[in-house]
Amino acid sequence: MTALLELSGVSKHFGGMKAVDDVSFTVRQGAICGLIGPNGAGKTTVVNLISGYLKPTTGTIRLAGADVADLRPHRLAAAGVARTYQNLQLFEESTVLENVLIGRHLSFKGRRWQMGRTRRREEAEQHEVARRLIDRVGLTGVIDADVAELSYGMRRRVEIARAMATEPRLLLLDEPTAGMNRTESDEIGELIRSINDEGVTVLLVDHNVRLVTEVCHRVVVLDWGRVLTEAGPTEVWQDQRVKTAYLGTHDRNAVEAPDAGR
Ligand SMILES: Nc1ncnc2c1ncn2[C@@H]1O[C@H](COP(=O)(O)OP(=O)(O)OP(=O)(O)O)[C@@H](O)[C@H]1O
Repeated sequence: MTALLELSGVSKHFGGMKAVDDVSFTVRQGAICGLIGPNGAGKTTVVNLISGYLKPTTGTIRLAGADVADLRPHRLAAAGVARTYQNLQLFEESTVLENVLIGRHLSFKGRRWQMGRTRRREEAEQHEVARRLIDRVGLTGVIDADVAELSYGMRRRVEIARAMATEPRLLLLDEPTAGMNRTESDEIGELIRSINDEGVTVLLVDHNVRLVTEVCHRVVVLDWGRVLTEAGPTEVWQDQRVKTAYLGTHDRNAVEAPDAGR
């Protein structure tokens, strides 16, 4: 197994609060790994740590063997880590195309002083890549619409297209199906699979049991900031500790039963 991402003894404390507490897990190159747990378990904090938005209090984070725990988000993006956000972070008054082109910005870097025809050709190429991605996430019909005009589900797709525009090797998806109906979330599942088929490793945070079970190769469960268990996508729901964590003191909407939402 070749590990693309390795967290080792990672903790994040906010004052006296241990949001993430001695977390270790590995994501295999080419895998889709689920990161699940009840509300407040520490999932988004882990995503923030991996993507450089937070620095660990202790522990190491390795990407393809290199220690990246101290890198800032733009350096991590350049190293191949892209993400979406639980609370959408889009430029609402810009078009879908413009939002995705922002993701292409990294590719422009270092070439921005080119002039004339070369530059125009490069810009045309960037537009073409962005258009293909927008097509891929099913938003061709609204490519020139302002994001503010789009439905919530469509905005989530814009975020995925923008993340993919950076040509990541690791894609972190923070609740990509939040607020979606079953058909929409199934489509996102298909999209995640097709992205993974192209060789992009995925870390998927989601409360949707069906999605996690169907697309993930491996699932890491967090509870109270710690790794509760790690297992295959079907067996994980059979684990009594996982059921207790979800059905106990935390959010009951997340998981009612192993096949909830099917
Ligand atoms: N910046 C912060 N300052 C203080 N506490 C924080 C901060 N960020 C997160 N926390 C706390 O850390 C804990 C873990 O939060 P986190 O958002 O990572 O959980 P989560 O598993 O993503 O939850 P959800 O499923 O509700 O999104 C929570 O108790 C949260 O209140």
